[in-house]
Amino acid sequence: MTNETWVQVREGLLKRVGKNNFVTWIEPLRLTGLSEGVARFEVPTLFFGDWVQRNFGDHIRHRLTEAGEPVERLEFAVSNSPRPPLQPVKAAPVARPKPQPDEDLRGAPLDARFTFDSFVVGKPNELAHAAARRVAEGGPVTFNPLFLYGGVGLGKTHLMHAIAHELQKRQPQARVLYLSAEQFMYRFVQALREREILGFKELFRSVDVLMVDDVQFIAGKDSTQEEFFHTFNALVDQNKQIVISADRAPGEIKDLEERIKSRLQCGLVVDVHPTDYELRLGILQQKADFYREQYKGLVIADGVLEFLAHRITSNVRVLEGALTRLFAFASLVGREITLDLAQDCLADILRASDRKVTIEEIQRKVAEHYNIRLSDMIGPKRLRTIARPRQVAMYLSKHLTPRSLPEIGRRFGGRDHTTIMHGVRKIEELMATDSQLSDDLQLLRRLLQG
Ligand SMILES: Nc1ncnc2c1ncn2[C@@H]1O[C@H](COP(=O)(O)OP(=O)(O)OP(=O)(O)O)[C@@H](O)[C@H]1O
Repeated sequence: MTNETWVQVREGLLKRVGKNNFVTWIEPLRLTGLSEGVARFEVPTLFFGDWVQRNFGDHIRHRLTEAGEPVERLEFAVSNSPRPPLQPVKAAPVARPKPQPDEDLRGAPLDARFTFDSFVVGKPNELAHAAARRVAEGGPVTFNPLFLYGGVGLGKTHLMHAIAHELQKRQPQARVLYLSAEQFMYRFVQALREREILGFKELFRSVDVLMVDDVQFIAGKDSTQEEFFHTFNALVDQNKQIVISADRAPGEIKDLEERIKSRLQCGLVVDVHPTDYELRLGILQQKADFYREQYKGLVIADGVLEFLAHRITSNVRVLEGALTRLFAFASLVGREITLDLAQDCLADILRASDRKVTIEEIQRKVAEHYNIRLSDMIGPKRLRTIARPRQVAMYLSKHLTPRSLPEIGRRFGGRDHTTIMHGVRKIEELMATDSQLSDDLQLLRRLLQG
């Protein structure tokens, strides 16, 4: 059989078993021989081979046979083993071997760079960082769950990976499972399909620390939410630590069941705030030190990092991307990184960061958020449920756009500038006492400014 045929077979398997299964179970297989109806593979562990045999053996045989290689049996041998290289794994008629802790606990891979050491702490993220550190110490569970939320690219995933790395270091025996909410759903659906739901429940209830990233993903997905709820309760009852992240506060996640929202609020809910100038500069300095090591001899002129920290305010991912591109470009052309070079090389990123929010966008987002019609934003209704969101939109238009009060008035159905001023003041007043309103405003600002 040629390599090409195996590549084709693998493609077929990818469609058949899905991406997650493929990456976890099929990709690591190394076909080492095929003769007399026996296909031989190298696998990382015995358990791995057994698992593939049980769960995907039929598919693999079927695909190979379809590709013109009639196969009756699969044999698996452990790679790098001291035994002869192709010692087969006996097709075990006995009960499934007890999985090794980290074999069945395959969550999402952890990024080795996301550690506490590489996380720059500043005012906007200090609470999140302190809470993450506390969880990573692995002491008695003091708050459950730890719920981290914040806008895109502000370091939530970084902190979760850092917790997992630290726990693995301090307590190698602890069963730590990190995965995205999407993967949770995927594994749940797969377990349903393969009638492995008991195994699924057992696995998720047997961990010491469960970390689920981007939990907003399960909103509106009823049976996944249900299962998540039970898993959550079972772990809390056993006093096992849970860490959750989302792009907004639990109460703000639409289509998430009320009982889950309230459960998520039971522990410590921490907001990872948008970065400020000092934090951005700190992050840039740290990354620049790293790049200086990589690109020896490359000089970066004074003021460049400050310029970037000042101009690129959207999120850390964009900031990092800008610096990476700058160093790569400067090393390619062999020039010092000056302000001019930065402006040329990053023109598109700088332009995007300058993006201005429009009044129309504000009206649309606010109407969506409060579930009112867009037309009511500019209409005459005075009902509180409509007038208040309208004032919120006026307030945001005043603060996020350079428009004058009369201009804003015109966009709000031709209202007088004094009405706009009144609306803006009203919101300013209420914000001091109404924490729900100030949370709403924070969320809306974040959504609008990206
Ligand atoms: N305080 C920080 N110090 C160092 N690096 C940071 C910090 N905050 C974010 N980063 C970096 O920014 C990038 C984006 O962070 P991360 O993936 O954790 O964001 P996120 O909040 O999970 O966003 P998303 O919701 O899009 O997944 C990562 O490369 C991360 O290392």
